[in-house]
Amino acid sequence: MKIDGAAYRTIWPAEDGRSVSIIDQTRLPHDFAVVSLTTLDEAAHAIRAMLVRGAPLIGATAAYGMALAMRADAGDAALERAHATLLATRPTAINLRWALDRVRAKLAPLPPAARAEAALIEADLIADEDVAINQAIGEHGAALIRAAAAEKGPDEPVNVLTHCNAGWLATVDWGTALAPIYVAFEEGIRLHVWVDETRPRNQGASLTAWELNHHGVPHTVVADNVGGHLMQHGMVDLCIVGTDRTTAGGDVCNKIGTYLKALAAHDNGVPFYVALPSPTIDWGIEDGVRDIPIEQRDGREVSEMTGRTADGRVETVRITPDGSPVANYAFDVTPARLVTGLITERGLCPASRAGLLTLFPEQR
Ligand SMILES: CSC[C@H]1O[C@H](OP(=O)(O)O)[C@H](O)[C@@H]1O
Repeated sequence: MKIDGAAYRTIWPAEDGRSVSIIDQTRLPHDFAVVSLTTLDEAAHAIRAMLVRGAPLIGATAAYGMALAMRADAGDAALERAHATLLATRPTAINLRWALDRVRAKLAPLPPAARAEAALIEADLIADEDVAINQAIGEHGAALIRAAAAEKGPDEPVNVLTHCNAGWLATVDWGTALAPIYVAFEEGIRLHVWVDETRPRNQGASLTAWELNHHGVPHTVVADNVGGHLMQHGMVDLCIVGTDRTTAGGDVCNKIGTYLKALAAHDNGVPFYVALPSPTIDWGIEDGVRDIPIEQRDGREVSEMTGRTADGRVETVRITPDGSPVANYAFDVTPARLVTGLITERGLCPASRAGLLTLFPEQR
């Protein structure tokens, strides 16, 4: 996507393959900083500390992390250690394991001397495929916004609610849930986005709002608990969210709070769509509530807030009493029955195994 006229991806390798550059998303929206990763451990830290985040971008970063690891030591033990180190960074997004398994499968049969270059080639492929997948999701999802626009008056925008950040910052480029919004916006369709702030990491307030601001897309940041009220008052035409892991049965794991938004949408007859790149499908499980590991992160993400002071300093403050314990569940699972449809790179389908298999028959 463009930032002040300059085209960016969220991650890109140096010409010599010795480093990989990322946008440090922990510093947005107040500072735009590019960080260079040169080692396996730096790549692992970037994922664990959420300098990069979002299921597809986590996968791409892990793939490049394997390439950096192989430059240092390409032996069999080092290959396994790199896979294990990166896999341990975050448990929920399936793209992490998908990317690591794919790169390891490519490298294992090769002589160590060939592994660094092969890993870099595979990581580049994963990144380029992600961009193409997301562009296709954008095209397929834009049809939903076009259809909603046809029901509106000439001056009435289509109101889309989204949760967390499933924009280009969550992927290599284009995004998943925001891709249909970008495509529809570029076509000239009048639209407006309700942006859930998405406590506690505020990916909506800090990242989605930043993206939409830079792209000129009309939007309003709201507290997470506002969405149900908006839906009750006919102020949301459809919801589009991302996912970190969707089961073969159509259960959708996404940022904490998504399930509550889906319940409100269901109760108010608001269509609830999930943008789903195929690497985010976990074909090995059906029951998401039972089987998807839900990350629990440091409680300080809940008990503290970081922001910019009036005189421009970025400060962190505590918002809970010192003695209060804190729980920080990072994801929840929306059962397939609450999902209107899945927007994949191959088109839309119902949130079910049968629906997914119509688009991905090779998985039968
Ligand atoms: C397109 S994946 C976006 C997905 O990832 C986010 O989680 P996190 O920021 O913790 O990596 C969130 O669940 C988004 O919907």
